[in-house]
Amino acid sequence: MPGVRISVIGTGYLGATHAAALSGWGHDVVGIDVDPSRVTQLAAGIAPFHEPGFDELLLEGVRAGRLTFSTDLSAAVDADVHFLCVGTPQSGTGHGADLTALWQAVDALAPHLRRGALVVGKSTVPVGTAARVQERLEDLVPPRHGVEVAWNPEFLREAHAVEDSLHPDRLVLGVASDAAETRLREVYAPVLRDGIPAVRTDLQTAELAKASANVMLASRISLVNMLAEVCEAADADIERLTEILGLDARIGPRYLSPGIGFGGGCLPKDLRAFASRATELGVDSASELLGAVDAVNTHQRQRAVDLTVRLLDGHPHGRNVAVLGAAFKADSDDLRDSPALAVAGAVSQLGACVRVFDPQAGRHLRDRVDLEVHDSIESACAAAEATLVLTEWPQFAEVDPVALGRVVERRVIVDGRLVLDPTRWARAGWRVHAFGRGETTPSAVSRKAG
Ligand SMILES: NC(=O)c1ccc[n+]([C@@H]2O[C@H](COP(=O)([O-])OP(=O)(O)OC[C@H]3O[C@@H](n4cnc5c(N)ncnc54)[C@H](O)[C@@H]3O)[C@@H](O)[C@H]2O)c1
Ligand SMILES: O=c1ccn([C@@H]2O[C@H](COP(=O)(O)OP(=O)(O)O[C@H]3O[C@H](CO)[C@@H](O)[C@H](O)[C@H]3O)[C@@H](O)[C@H]2O)c(=O)[nH]1
Repeated sequence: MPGVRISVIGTGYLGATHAAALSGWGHDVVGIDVDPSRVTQLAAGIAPFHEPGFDELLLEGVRAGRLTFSTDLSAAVDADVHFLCVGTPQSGTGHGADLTALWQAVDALAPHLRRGALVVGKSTVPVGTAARVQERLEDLVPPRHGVEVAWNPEFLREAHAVEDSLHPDRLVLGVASDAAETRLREVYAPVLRDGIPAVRTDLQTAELAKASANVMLASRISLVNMLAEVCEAADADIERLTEILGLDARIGPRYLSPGIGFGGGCLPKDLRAFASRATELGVDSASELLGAVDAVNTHQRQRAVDLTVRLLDGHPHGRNVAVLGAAFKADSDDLRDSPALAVAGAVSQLGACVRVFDPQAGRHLRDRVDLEVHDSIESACAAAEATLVLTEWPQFAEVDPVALGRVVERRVIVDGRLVLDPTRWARAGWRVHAFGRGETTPSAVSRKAG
């Protein structure tokens, strides 16, 4: 079967990955973005961000001539399916989503839509947006063109974007007609052949399916962080507790890691946008519940800052603090709403000299005047009086605590992501403060061993 001609509008983390996956399935894809440097990079087959497996997939599509990029929407004129993948950040004035980029993309696309084109929303939007996009296109495009809107939200996780795009858990086909469903099934034929469930629904349920998943994920993390705090207060063991909880088939073991909380370009803003939209719809319970989820999440960042200050005997000013990890999660260079970066910035605000190392995100921090960016763990930790592990990069777990102990001024470490083995570090003379585990000291470990 010949591939479908597709345009992908917005080539950020979502759009670029989606475009590359579509071309890998044999479709002819043009990626459109308003950012010329991004387009130049992608067209040259160079990944603009760190995402495992993306470089190869991009290069393969570009070399095969199935994947092109442009800043000019007229390049989308031959496409039968258009995916809207532009950003929908939190509005600067409130908690709702800022849909400016979406409306700009819709308005710019309208003159290039051919007869029977399908416009498919993939961005995360407040419920009701798809219907507004359909209305807007009916105003801009002659009715005889029969342009239709569908919503097909994306559930990929950064750091697993390629894997999640190629092998999703499920597809959500929010459509208003059989023709739109058939077209989407054609686009996703390779995935559907693998037996991935595809749920057909209306536009508004499709929009909500995405926002609701993120709301549930965010709530789960705040719940587990609340439990971690109770564990610390009660001298209980959060890791055994989550292991036990995870064995309940209704709860499951995944997505139960405590720490300094969730961040990134999705969960925090989607949680707030959902609550804001629910309030508009007259559902007040959403903002009550999700406001608490948000507050518990922010509280984790503050807890990390307070703990650091306490470990510096209440005097952070002029003290050296090493921060390991800046990205919002491991295997990503994304700094959007990163808990690690927020903690680093707040500790620096208190007058500490904060030295950051991140394996991928460090290069995006060079213009931060409040942070010293280092190229290695050892250099960031030189003469540190407190070391904070704030992103769950696996290499942090591999660090030799004996060797690092020779570099720092004081062997005091905060494990904000539960990646370190506290006994190993305490044996090497470190005081380890882990979220949910409390403090492990060298003397406690030697008492236990004795
Ligand atoms: N990042 C993820 O993991 C992920 C996963 C699922 C869903 N989403 C959702 O996907 C959407 C995009 O997220 P992202 O992380 O890729 O954002 P991003 O900021 O990385 O990318 C957005 C891109 O859109 C471009 N853009 C803005 N206005 C445009 C216009 N008028 N025409 C063409 N391009 C335009 C920007 O230049 C940018 O490259 C959001 O709604 C997000 O919530 C993101
Ligand atoms: O048990 C956990 C799991 C995650 N996190 C944190 O939560 C944040 C988000 O992590 P994750 O969900 O893995 O990454 P995202 O790439 O933000 O993916 C979320 O947001 C995307 C954009 O909407 C969705 O597509 C995904 O399904 C959804 O998981 C990160 O700061 C993680 O460190 C925890 O603290 N504990």
